[in-house]
Amino acid sequence: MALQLYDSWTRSLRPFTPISGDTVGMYCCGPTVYDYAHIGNLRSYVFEDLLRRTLAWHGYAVRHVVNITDVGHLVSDGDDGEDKMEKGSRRSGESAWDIAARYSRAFQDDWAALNLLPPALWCRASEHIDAQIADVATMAERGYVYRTADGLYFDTARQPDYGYLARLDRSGLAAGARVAMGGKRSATDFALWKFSPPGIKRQMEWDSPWGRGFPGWHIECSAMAARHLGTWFDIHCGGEDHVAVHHSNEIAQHQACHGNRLANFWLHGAFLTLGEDKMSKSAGDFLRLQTLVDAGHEPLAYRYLCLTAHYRSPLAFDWDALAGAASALQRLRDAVQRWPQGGTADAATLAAFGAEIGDDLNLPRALAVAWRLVRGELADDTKRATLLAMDAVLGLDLAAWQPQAAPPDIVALAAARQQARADKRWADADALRTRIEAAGWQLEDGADRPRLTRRARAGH
Ligand SMILES: Nc1ncnc2c1ncn2[C@@H]1O[C@H](COP(=O)(O)OP(=O)(O)OP(=O)(O)O)[C@@H](O)[C@H]1O
Ligand SMILES: [Zn+2]
Repeated sequence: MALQLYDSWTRSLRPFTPISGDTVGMYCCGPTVYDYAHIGNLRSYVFEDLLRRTLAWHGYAVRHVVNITDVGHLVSDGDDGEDKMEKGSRRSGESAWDIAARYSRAFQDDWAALNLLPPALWCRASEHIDAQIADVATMAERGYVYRTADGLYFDTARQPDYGYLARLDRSGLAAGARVAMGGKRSATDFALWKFSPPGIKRQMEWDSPWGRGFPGWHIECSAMAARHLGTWFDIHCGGEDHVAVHHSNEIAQHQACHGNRLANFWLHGAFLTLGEDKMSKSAGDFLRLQTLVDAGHEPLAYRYLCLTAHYRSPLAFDWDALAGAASALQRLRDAVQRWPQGGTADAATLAAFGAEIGDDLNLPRALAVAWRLVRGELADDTKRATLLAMDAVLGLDLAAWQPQAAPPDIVALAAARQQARADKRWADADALRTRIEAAGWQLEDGADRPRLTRRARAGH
């Protein structure tokens, strides 16, 4: 079973094999925990979970490391402006540490609700200050670092292939640079260590050989990834917005310290968009997973929606599409409930499914294989076993789903409607059905008694 993945470094599909043995090291850039994650951020983590499950399908053990950025991510990529954590603290009046704890928990709750497999390790920037200082010291010894009034900066002019990941045109950039330069020598130079501003007590700050302060955002990821996965590991992931700055800078740092590009494969997920634009916290207009839940949708319906687009294609969020995903998910669950246990998975269908996911995680086509199975002619117990085997990758938790029993007030409405029908009070019966449906339940008249099922809600 072949697996090929699109590597942003070569900008091509490459056959995947682990660097050594059957274990894959995988590092994913995690959230900056100054606010709730939005469903755009979560799309990236769903993609990474699908990658992880696909690797497992191919028989690999995956060491999945995800960081939590709790210090050093500034509001601007130009290395000026406030730390997002300190800004969040000012906004809410809580300490930066309390904010980090609260939003980390909220993020991990979203993670579990989307049935994302728990990583082998969550690592926090604030708990790896020594590793970051050690890497900056190595870069300084090798002449990659200069000092300005507000911090230490990486000298990108020292690296002829700086920005290769983004195919950066450095000459064009220098001519057209409009970013705030501060004391920087070049627009592409970036902070490795920032000094605490004079006279202002930061909540998160540490001593370093260069003065009290805090690490830049990019150094946390290259330092923690190398520490937990080794200085040359298999796959590094993130959203596509990280290509130009964050990942280019991780690579620059790591190359200065260890002479390679950190990971053999670099994979990037495309955006979830809202209207024309990337869904973005910074832009203020964003939906949380809880927003979807408040509108009557399950988190797994959002997961299903993510499966319908290839991870390298943008996905435009749409409430009708989410409702469609919810009802498709429900049809799969109902099928699993209906079909008898005890069958054996169909090898040909699994091979077809495996070929699609092995082709750079083509989940839309893999889902089509699942639907051909559902509508096809195989025995029902075979279908059940096959679909559940595929769910190891789809992650829809189909085996665990149980129909929800209707609460007593809905059962009472259904009984009253039965009585109205028996009495031929048709208008009353219709009104009772409307009330049942408005409460989120669907009523089907069965042979003996009506069946109540939870409705996937349409629209917002
Ligand atoms: N609209 C989006 N669609 C898909 N992935 C996204 C989107 N926005 C951000 N990401 C990804 O989410 C992950 C977490 O990003 P991070 O927490 O740094 O976001 P942020 O910079 O705080 O938020 P924002 O970019 O919305 O202001 C990263 O991998 C990032 O690339
Ligand atoms: Zn990162």
